Formats: sequence, C-alpha cells, structure tokens
Amino acid sequence: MKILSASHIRDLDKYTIQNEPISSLELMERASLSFVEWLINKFDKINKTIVFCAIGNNGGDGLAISRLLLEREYQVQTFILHDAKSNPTDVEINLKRLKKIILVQDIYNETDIPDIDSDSIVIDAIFGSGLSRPITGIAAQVVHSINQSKATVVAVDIPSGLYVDTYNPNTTIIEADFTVSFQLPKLSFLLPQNARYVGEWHITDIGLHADAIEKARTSYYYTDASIVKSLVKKRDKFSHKGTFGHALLVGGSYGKMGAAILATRSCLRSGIGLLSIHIPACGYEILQTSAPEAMAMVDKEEKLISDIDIPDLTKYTAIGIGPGIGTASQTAEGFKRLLEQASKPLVIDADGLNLLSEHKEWLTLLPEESILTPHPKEFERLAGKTANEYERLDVLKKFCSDYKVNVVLKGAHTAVANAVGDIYFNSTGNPGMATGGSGDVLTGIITSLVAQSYQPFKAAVLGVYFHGLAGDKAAASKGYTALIASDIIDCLPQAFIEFGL
Ligand SMILES: NC(=O)C1=CN([C@@H]2O[C@H](COP(=O)(O)OP(=O)(O)OC[C@H]3O[C@@H](n4cnc5c(N)ncnc54)[C@H](OP(=O)(O)O)[C@@H]3O)[C@@H](O)[C@H]2O)[C@@H](O)CC1
Ligand SMILES: [K+]
Repeated sequence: MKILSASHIRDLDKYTIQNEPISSLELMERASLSFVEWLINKFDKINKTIVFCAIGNNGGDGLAISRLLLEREYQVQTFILHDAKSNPTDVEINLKRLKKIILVQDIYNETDIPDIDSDSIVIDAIFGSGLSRPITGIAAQVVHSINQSKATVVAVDIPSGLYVDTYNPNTTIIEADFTVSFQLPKLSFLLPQNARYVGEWHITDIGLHADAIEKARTSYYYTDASIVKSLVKKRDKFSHKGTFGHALLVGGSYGKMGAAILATRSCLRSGIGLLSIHIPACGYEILQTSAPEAMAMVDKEEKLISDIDIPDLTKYTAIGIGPGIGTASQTAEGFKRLLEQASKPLVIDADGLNLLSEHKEWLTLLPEESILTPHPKEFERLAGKTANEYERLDVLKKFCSDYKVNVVLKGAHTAVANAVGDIYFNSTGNPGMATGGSGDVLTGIITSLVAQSYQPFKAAVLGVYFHGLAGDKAAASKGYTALIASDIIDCLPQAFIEFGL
C-alpha cells in the first residue's frame, strides 16, 4: 500500500469525485458507513456513543456516522463545535439530515462540554486530514476532556490534532484507543512516538480511484501482502541448488556462537542453495551438530574471528556478517579487510554495526547496495541523534544516499530505506519478537534472499516481512511472553508457504 501525504490525499479525493460516478456527499456517506460497519463488528455491546464533530469534512463524517448509528438503533449523543466559518455543503446537508432525527448539541464554551461516562464510546470527528495548525481554544478543551475520560475513544480517519505526515510540536491531540482510517495508512501511524495517540489502527476501503492511487508519487510504502506477492519469485522445476546461490555468513565468538547458529538456521530455512559459515575454531562442533546442512570454515583464532581470510570471495552470491562477532581489535581488522575485498553488497548486523560506528571512516568502504540492519540506538550511533522520528526519517534517507546503502531500521514498523529515498514500513511482527537472537534470524533471512539474487533492497523488504510473519505465526501458538528466536525460524516454512514458496 502507498502512504500518501495530506495534500495527495486531498487530490485523490477530488480526482475520485471528478472521475467516478460518485459525489463528494456520497463519498462521505461511504466513508461513514465503512466506519460504522467496523465499529459494530468490533464491539459486541455498545452502551452509548458520544460523537464530537467540528465543521470540516471530518465533522461531516461524524454527523453521518451519528445518523447511521441511530438508524441501527444505537444510543447516540452528538456535539458540534462551531467556529466563525460557514460549513462546507456536505457538512451542512448531513447536519440538516441529523437534526431531523435528534437534537445536535452545540459547543461554544467550556460549560457546553458534556460529562463523558466511562462506559461510553467517544467518536472523535473533530479534525481529520485537513488539520492545518495546532488545536487551541474550545476545541483543545474538548480534546482534554476526552483524553481525561475513561471512555473508549475511536478516531475517525486520524486522531484530531495529529498531522498526517509532519511533526506535531503541540501536544493537544486525541489519545484514541482505535483509529479507523480511510483507504490508506498515514505516515504518522507508523512512528512509535504517535502510538499513544493512534492506538490500534485499521484501514477501511472507501473505493478511492485505483488509477489515481497507482499514479500518485510517494517515497513511502506500507509493505503488505500485495507488495510481497509482486516481489517474490517462485521456484521452477528445473532449478537446482546452484540456482539459489551460495551465501557466506561470518559470525560467532566464544560464548556467542548461538547468534551465528540462529543466522545459519534461518538462512537455511529461507531457500539458500549452499551456505558456508566462517566461525572461530571453538564453534566448529557446535555448528556441525546444530546445522549439518551448512559448511564450516574455521578462523585461525580459537575464540574470535580475526583474519576472515577467505579464498575466492567472488564465489559467494551474498555475504552476511555481524551476529555474535564481538568488537575485539583483531575482529575489527578482519572486518575492515572484508570491507575492502568484498565487491558485492554485504549484509551487516549487530557487532558489525558497532564496529562501523566505532570506525565511521569505514562507511565509505561499504560495497554499494549493502544492507545495514540497526535498531534505533545503533542507527543513532551510526548517523547521529535526531530530535524526533520525522527528522530521523530524513536522516535515514540522507544516510542511505550518502553511502549508497540500504538500511533496515528495526522497530514496531521496521523501516527499510534505500539510496534513492524510498522507505517501506513493515506490516508484520509483534512485541514478542523483541527477544535476544531475533535480529540474528533476520540477518540470516536477508542474506539468503540476497544470495538468491533478489535485488538487495527487495531482499531487505521481503526479509523483514517474512521475519515478522513467521514471528506472528510463532506468537499465535507461543504467545508474546514465551516466544524465543528459534520459534521464528520454526515458523518460517509456514510464512513462505502462505505465498506459495
Ligand atoms: N480523503 C477522502 O477522500 C475522504 C475524506 N473524508 C473526510 O474528510 C476529512 C478531511 O476533511 P477536511 O479537509 O475538510 O478537513 P477536516 O480535518 O475535517 O477540517 C478542516 C477544517 O478545520 C479547519 N481547521 C484546520 N485546523 C484547525 C485548527 N487547528 N483549529 C480550527 N480549525 C482548523 C480548516 O480550516 P482552515 O485550515 O481553512 O482554516 C477546515 O475548515 C478526512 O479526514 C475524512 O474524515 C471523507 O468524508 C470522504 C473521503
Ligand atoms: K478525527
């Protein structure tokens, strides 16, 4: 799915009305109906709904939602906040329609704000994607009352006060439990700093013009199943193990062989043809017993990786390095030599990233299109601090462009960025995956996909998606608390099978 800016959404709205047999009023009705259907489906029992509207189109949705709920015999109280401007026509029509059924109560000042019962559902239809400045005045007081209440809050399209795609310095924002958004996810939903405002979010399809969505230019995407389907390559019956590449993984040190093993096992489970592992000598038996499908090469050092003196690097179709290697000076030397010798993109994780942030001058040695997989703290060490997560996206784009690399910035919606400024936010995964070794599993998956000749950025997008999907399948049987990294590997087959792979 594409993620569009507020102005693109406005254009899309206009284009749909001009090019489809639908009026703006009908589109408002369709959006409102999709919201009501979601709400009724979600809550078995609805005691009372309190709908707060302003006079933009988001408020118009609120008025139509009120009517649709009343028609379905739910108890509804509707409040409307006025400002000096006249209402847009569709809002005016919906207000008239609603006033025929119930009394719509005006809010002009603080005394007009109702008490909000804890067992009610508040529907926030104050401001939507047309918010153009921070909320002040009486609207801000309404937002505070809603936030202070114990009621369940469901936002229409976007929590009032939150911008679609830019940073909110002001904090007068609805803290919704749920957000039901129309057609496309909004950039703000994907940034952890907004989680407390957005709550659990859902998208409803309101039939905005598909061609216009297709043509809209954006650098932000939400990696869903349809994107994944368009990227994956099926195996044909004449393929042999040479077709699926030969990966090299460099990992492990004394006490951290587990990281190398996890990456090895996930790489094997992700379709690799052949896999060689370079490990410290102490890891030889561990590796041969826990992953007999892989070929082991040992370092001259017993407990750590030093030389990475690997003959004929060119025979490997991908190289992954980092899991469990530590940051000893001999390892750093070996890592640097690998950077100098490698001509194909590398996949770099964990201690590999720490070595890079300790030696930033090595960033220029990275082969083009390499994939770095930092979590936010590691990224901060590599690229510097940022004031907020919107700014971090800009820094992420610049970093990728400066060094011509791909970065997988890990998080709840992992962001995969490339050198031309595209960012794909992931849709799979769960909090149970924040567990030791999860990152090593991801390194193995991405290395495997690069080795199978997926273009590195696509390999990263797919790897992140399948890692999350396997994690979701693991969580379905193990739950979040008990989930461990090996469970993710165990569920990779199911994740691939879901896409016919
Ligand atoms: N996308 C789609 O296809 C569809 C969209 N639909 C719905 O439309 C919504 C977008 O509607 P919208 O553009 O009318 O914007 P919305 O947020 O309701 O109000 C903006 C109004 O408030 C004003 N205003 C702004 N900030 C303010 C502030 N801080 N304090 C006070 N006033 C402020 C602003 O005025 P101005 O900026 O000109 O001063 C303007 O008058 C969208 O979220 C969705 O719910 C569906 O109905 C159908 C399909
Ligand atoms: K809203």
